[in-house]
Amino acid sequence: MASAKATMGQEKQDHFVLKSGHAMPAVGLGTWRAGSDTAHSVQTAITEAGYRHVDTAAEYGVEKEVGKGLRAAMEAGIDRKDLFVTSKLWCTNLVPERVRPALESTLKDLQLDYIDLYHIHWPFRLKDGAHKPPEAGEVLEFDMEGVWKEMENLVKDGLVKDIGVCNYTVTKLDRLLRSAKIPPAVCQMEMHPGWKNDKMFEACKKRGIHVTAYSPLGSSEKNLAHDPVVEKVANKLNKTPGQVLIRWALQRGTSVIPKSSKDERIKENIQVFGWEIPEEDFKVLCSIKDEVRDCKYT
Ligand SMILES: NC(=O)C1=CN([C@@H]2O[C@H](COP(=O)(O)OP(=O)(O)OC[C@H]3O[C@@H](n4cnc5c(N)ncnc54)[C@H](OP(=O)(O)O)[C@@H]3O)[C@@H](O)[C@H]2O)C=CC1
Ligand SMILES: O=C[C@H](O)[C@@H](O)[C@@H](O)[C@H](O)C(=O)O
Repeated sequence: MASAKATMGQEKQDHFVLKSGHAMPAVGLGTWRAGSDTAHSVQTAITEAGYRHVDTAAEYGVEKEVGKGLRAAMEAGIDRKDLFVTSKLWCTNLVPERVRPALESTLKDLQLDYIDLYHIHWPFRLKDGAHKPPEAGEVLEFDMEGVWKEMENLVKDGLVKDIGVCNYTVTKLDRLLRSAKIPPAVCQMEMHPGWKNDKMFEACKKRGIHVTAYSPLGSSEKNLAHDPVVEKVANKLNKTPGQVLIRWALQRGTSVIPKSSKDERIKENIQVFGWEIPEEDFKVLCSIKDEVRDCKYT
């Protein structure tokens, strides 16, 4: 990781340099289910805690709020070129003719004229108005190659700096790589000690694709901040469980996008630089058993 200059008096934030040469700040603010205070959270994260990376998506329904937070941060003196903003193309728009209009709608809501990283959110196309989870006949044929070509055109036209995928499998990634002229710069996937995603992580490393860990705290449903193993390591290091989980992701070599709607936690979650989890404790965290899941979308 390249270390960037200190940000607004905050401790140094590390960066990952993507294949394109663009630098991605190692820790980003997640915004899924961020709620009505999203604009405040984004502004606070950037102007008070030193975040320079925000992760969002059209599907989250908060892009207008994220845009207000970004606007406020830039009006407070943060330069757009120092920000890294990620969004995602939703499943109902996974047809070539909908890619650009979907991105243009995202840019309008974010009040930006480009974003730094645009992901395919999930590798399956949904019918408009599909149920969650989708019912029979609502998962449609996905022209991955045609959609990706349109994503590449967004890069060529300067509307997006890098393109990536989320929730891909090795099989789907290799299908994409067979036709891509611009390979995915980033693969974003669920990653925490209870779901290490080792197979996909190794595959991305072998293919030179950076990995961003989402749900690094186990999300709200499986919050690992209360896991006794995590708590024990946190106590030993005099850090919070949240900081240990985020630092664990960084030490694995991924960027990480913890979400919080609480100002104190937003600040806490980025205080993960300038210290290490010792190897023996890192291994203890890695020994936490992966959940057993039947992965439907492979
Ligand atoms: N590409 C994809 O398909 C997906 C992408 N993502 C992205 O990843 C981001 C993060 O993942 P997400 O699933 O939101 O969950 P996280 O793993 O980031 O956990 C968020 C939950 O943990 C709580 N929390 C936050 N900080 C702390 C802390 N320091 N100690 C204890 N609890 C804490 C939050 O509560 P509170 O807000 O009250 O602090 C919230 O309930 C998302 O917001 C989204 O941007 C997530 C899922 C899928
Ligand atoms: O990005 C976070 C998640 O992927 C989320 O976007 C999806 O789970 C979506 O809300 C759904 O309900 O299918």
